[in-house]
Amino acid sequence: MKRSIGAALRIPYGHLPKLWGINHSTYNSLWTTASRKMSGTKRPGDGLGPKAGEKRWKRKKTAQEAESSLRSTGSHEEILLEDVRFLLKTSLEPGFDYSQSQASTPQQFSQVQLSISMLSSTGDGLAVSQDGTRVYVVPFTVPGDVVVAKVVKNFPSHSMTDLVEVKEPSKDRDDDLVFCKYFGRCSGCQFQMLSGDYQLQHKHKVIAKAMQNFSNLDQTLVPPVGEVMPSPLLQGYRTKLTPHFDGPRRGGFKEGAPVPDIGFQLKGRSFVLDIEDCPIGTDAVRDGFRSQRDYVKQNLHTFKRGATLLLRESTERTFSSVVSDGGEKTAQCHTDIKTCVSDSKALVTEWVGAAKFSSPAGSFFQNNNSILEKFTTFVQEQLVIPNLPGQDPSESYLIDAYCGSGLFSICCGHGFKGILGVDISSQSIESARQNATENGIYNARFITGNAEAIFADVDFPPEYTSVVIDPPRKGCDELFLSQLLQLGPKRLVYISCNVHTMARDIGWLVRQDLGKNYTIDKIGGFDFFPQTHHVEGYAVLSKNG
Ligand SMILES: C[S@@+](CC[C@H](N)C(=O)[O-])C[C@H]1O[C@@H](n2cnc3c(N)ncnc32)[C@H](O)[C@@H]1O
Repeated sequence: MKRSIGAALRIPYGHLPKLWGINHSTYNSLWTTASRKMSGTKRPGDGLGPKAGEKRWKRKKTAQEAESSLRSTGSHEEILLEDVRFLLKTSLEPGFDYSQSQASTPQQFSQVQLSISMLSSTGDGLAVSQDGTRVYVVPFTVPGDVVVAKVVKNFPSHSMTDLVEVKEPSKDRDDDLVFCKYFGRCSGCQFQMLSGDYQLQHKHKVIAKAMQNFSNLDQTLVPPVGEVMPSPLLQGYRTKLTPHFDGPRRGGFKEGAPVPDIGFQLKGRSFVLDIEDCPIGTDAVRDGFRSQRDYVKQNLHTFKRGATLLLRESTERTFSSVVSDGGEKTAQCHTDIKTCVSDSKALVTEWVGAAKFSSPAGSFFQNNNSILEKFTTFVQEQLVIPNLPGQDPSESYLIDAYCGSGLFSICCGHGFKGILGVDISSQSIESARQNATENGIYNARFITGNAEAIFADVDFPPEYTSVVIDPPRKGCDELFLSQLLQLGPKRLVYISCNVHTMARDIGWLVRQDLGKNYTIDKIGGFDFFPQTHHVEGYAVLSKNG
C-alpha cells in the first residue's frame, strides 16, 4: 500500500495537554534510576546521570545491593542510555565534563531540525545537537534522515522527541514498504520503512554491541557475530497479540458509556491508541482481534475496569493420504484449520514441523511459528557435544532450563539418553509432560520450580550433558548461573529475546573462570520479530578439557 509519509508519521499533538498528567512519575523514575545506575558504574565519557552535587543514594548500600545495582537489567532505558553515551563520547571533546555543562537544554515542545546519525538498539533514530552535547531520540527515523522533531521530555544527556516531519529521507528509507496505517503512532513496530535486509543488518549490530557493552568481556573472547537468520514471514507472523483498553478508576463502565480506545500503546505515551487491525498478526489472530473488539463494545458494561484481550492462534491439523491411480498410498498430506482463542485457560494447539504442542492459550509459547522449525533444527545441531568421549551421541543428556511447554525437549530431544526440564510455571510443566508423551519422548522428566531447582535433581554426567537455557527477558539469576558453573556441563546453548541480558549472563559465565573453562563458540540471532527492534539471540559455549 502506497502511503504518504506525512500521513503515516504525524503524531496527534491535540493529545498533548491530556498526556502530561499521566503516569509521569513512573516514567521519570524509570529514567532517573537508569541514569543513576549508569553513572554509578563510572564508565568513561560520563556525567550523563544526575548533575554534580545531586544526591545519588539515600543510604550506604549493602555489598549485595551494590553488586545487584551494578548488574545490568537490560531495560529499554539502560540500552538507550548506552547508545546515547556512545554517541556523545564520539562527538564530545575528550575530558568534557557533561555534569558541569549548561549545554543546550531545548525548550519542551520546541521544534528542532536534526540529522539522524545512528539507529539505537531500542529502534529509535539518534541525532546529536550542533554543539555535540546532547542527543535527540527520534522514533521512526533512520540514519541519513533529516527531520523536524518536537521535544517532549528532557534528560541530562538527551531529549525524547516526537517525529513531526521527514524533510529529506535517508537512502535507506522506503515509505512504500509501510503496510500498516497505524505505523508511526503505534509503539509495536519501529521498522516498517526499512527493507528486511536492512533490519537484519541492524539486528546483527545490536547483538555485536550488546556483547561489547554488556558482557564485560575482553572482546578477544567473543567470536564474530554470525548472520541473523530471517523470518520466512515479514508480516502476518504473530500467533499471539494482547491489545488492551483502560477503564474508569472506580465503579466500572456504566450502561451506554463511551467505548474506550482498544489497541496498543501510543509511541512515547502511556495511553492506548485505538487500533482496529494489526497486520503483524496471523489471519486468524486478526479475525479474532475484530471479533474481540466487537465483543468489548457490546458488553462494555460487564467490565469493572480496563482489560487485556488475549488473541492466540490455534491450529487443528487433519491428515489424509495421497493415493495413486493404482490405489497405493504414496504420501501423507495435511490440512490446517486456524482459529483464534481468547480464553486464557482454553487449550490451543501449535505444530512445529511434525511436533504437536498443546498448552493453555494464556501460557508462554514462541510467537512466530513460521521460523520455529528452522530455529529448533539449528538449536538441535548446537546441542551436539563436540568430541564426545566414546563418540556415541545416544550416551548424552539434555537439561532444558526455562523449558516452558517443552519446545526444545521435544524438537531437539530425540536421541538423548535422558532429559530434565524445569520451569517456574506448573501449568507449563503439565503441558511439557503431556507434549513429551504425545510426541514420543519418553525419557524426559519435568519439574516445577526456580531454574536452579534442577541442580538438586540432576544426576547426569557433566561431560555428557548439554544445557539449553531460555530465560525470560530479565535473564538468569546468579544463583542459577553459579550452580550451572559448579555442574560444568560440556555444552551450553543460551537462547534469549533480550540479547543484552544474554550478553551479561554469558560474560559472567566466562569471566568466572577467566575464560579458561568455557569458550564462546558462536553468537548470532534469528529474526523472530520482523518490523520491530527485537531479536532472538543465541550463544553457544563449550567447556574446555
Ligand atoms: C522465554 S520463555 C521460554 C520457554 C520455552 N523454552 C519455549 O521456548 O517455549 C521463558 C520461560 O521461563 C519461565 N520462567 C520465568 N522465570 C523462571 C524462573 N525463575 N525459573 C524457571 N523458569 C522461569 C517462564 O515460565 C517461561 O516459560
